[in-house]
Amino acid sequence: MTVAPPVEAARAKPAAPARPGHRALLALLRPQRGRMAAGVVVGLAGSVLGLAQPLAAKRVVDDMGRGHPAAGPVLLLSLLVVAGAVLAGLGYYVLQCSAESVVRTARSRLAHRLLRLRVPVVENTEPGDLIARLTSDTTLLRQTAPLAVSAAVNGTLVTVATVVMMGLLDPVLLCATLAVVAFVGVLVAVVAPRIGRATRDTQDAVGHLGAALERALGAFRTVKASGAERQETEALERAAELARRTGVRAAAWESVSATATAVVLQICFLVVLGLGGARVASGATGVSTLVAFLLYLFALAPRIGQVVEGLSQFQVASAAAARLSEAEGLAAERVEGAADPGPPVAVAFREVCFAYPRSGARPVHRGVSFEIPARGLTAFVGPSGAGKTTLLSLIERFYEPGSGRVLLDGEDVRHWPLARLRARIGYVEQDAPVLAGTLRDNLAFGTASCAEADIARVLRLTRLDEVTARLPEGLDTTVGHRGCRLSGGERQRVAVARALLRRPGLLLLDEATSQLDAANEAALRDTISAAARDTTVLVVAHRLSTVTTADRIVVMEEGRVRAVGPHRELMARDELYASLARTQLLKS
Ligand SMILES: Nc1ncnc2c1ncn2[C@@H]1O[C@H](COP(=O)(O)OP(=O)(O)OP(=O)(O)O)[C@@H](O)[C@H]1O
Repeated sequence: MTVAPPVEAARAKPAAPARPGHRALLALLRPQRGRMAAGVVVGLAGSVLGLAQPLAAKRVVDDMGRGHPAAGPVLLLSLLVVAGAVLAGLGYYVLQCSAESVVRTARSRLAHRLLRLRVPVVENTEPGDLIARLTSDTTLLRQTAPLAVSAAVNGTLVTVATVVMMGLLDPVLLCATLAVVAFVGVLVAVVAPRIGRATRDTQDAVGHLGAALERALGAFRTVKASGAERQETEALERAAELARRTGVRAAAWESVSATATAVVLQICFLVVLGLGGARVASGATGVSTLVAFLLYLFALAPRIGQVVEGLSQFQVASAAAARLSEAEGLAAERVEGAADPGPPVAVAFREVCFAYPRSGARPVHRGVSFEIPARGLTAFVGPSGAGKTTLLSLIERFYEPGSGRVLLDGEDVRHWPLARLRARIGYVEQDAPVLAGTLRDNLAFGTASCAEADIARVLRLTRLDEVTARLPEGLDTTVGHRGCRLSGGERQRVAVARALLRRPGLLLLDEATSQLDAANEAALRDTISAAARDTTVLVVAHRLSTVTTADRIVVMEEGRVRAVGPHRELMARDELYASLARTQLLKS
């Protein structure tokens, strides 16, 4: 048997430290660098045509001043305007397309990661926040990344080119312009990081908002029955208010930078107009040169604005990229690889000690040991909190023991490839959730292909055939959140049917019959007993009535195995078991 790659340690914090925002953003953009470069180059070509426009305008003014016909220069100017606009639009479109691809890749990578996160990581994270990262952060990335890129490259290059052209026209007037550019540079250096921080806080607050909503919708009936709508609304409002406050902070810094840039450029325009007028009057420069210079200045103002806006957007996109990188760094499992169900599995625990992370190291298991042969029905009973469900989590390797070993077929579960391990197991969890989709989807969930006859067989075994016959579209009826509601007992039977359909070598049932009526419980008990003839079945049970016929019963107390044996034997020799049986009015 091959040794599985080690599962990364359970952490709520990322497994790898998240990259700084700008590095995370560049890493996301890198695969699209070719397309982005094409977009930038096309946009740049449009800008170059834009740069030629003042010169063409100068030519028009000069020709008209000299009384020459200006039709040719006017036509050239018109062509430059139209071609420049078309190329700028095309460049923007190409950049947007590449941004969509960047976001698509980021979303699929994150989705891939999120569904492979380790159970303890998800239990210590707000699902709503993870959802916000996949939806709102990636959307933010799409909205801001192309702007940031085009500003960084196109805006900067065109600004430099414009400045050069202005220097060629009139170096004195250029000095006034450069003072402005320098001031805007200082402004950006001060303000941009603040925009980044405020955006990060806003996105975190949006994550909290998602988490608060997820909490309320996850227990919607309880919220209503407890009259807690107001309390939960307040939690949502607090998160919304936090998002507003941090959003306003980001907006304030963005408007400081935009307003200051606009004002400074206006001042610059007035200075150039005054100084330029004086230079024209003194004969140091010509009117057409001043017109061309002013046209460049007009063109420069939005370029500088674009660079400033782009750098702000770069901060925003970096904040979103940092949150994506953080989520991608969360500890995940490697569950790739095809795996098939196999023969019945023997299970053994050897001196297993375990404490949940974040439970203050309070041990749940304190040296649990038992041996269960392949095939047969084994029940785990004991007081609430004794650690019965946790046994199943350790077998599925949702968690790993602090010490001791969990063995399947004599092999430590840590050495089983996860996909292979879980393919051998059918697991019915306590809450028996139904997924949104048809009943057929729910039954075949996680099973690559299953024949109609197999589905019919498990429906019969779990007595779901009667339920299916009542549903409007039979197996193809939508169940779950937006479809037909199934009762608790029906949900449990669907979960058992799903597990049986996998033909597992090991069937783990956690309180799988707790919500069934007496007739269905007895029927399912027979089904489980029949399954136990061909496979290993472990059942966690509260009601001893459901397990008295088990091949062996493991009695647990305070994280230890207290006794193991069949019902009659335990009645005679284990006080705790006998007292549990007495409280449940069982007869030996
Ligand atoms: N995900 C978790 N994180 C932290 N503590 C947990 C977690 N799940 C269970 N516990 C704690 O571990 C202890 C054992 O829980 P477990 O569910 O294994 O007991 P159990 O015997 O199955 O109880 P019950 O019969 O009530 O279902 C309990 O004190 C419980 O609070």
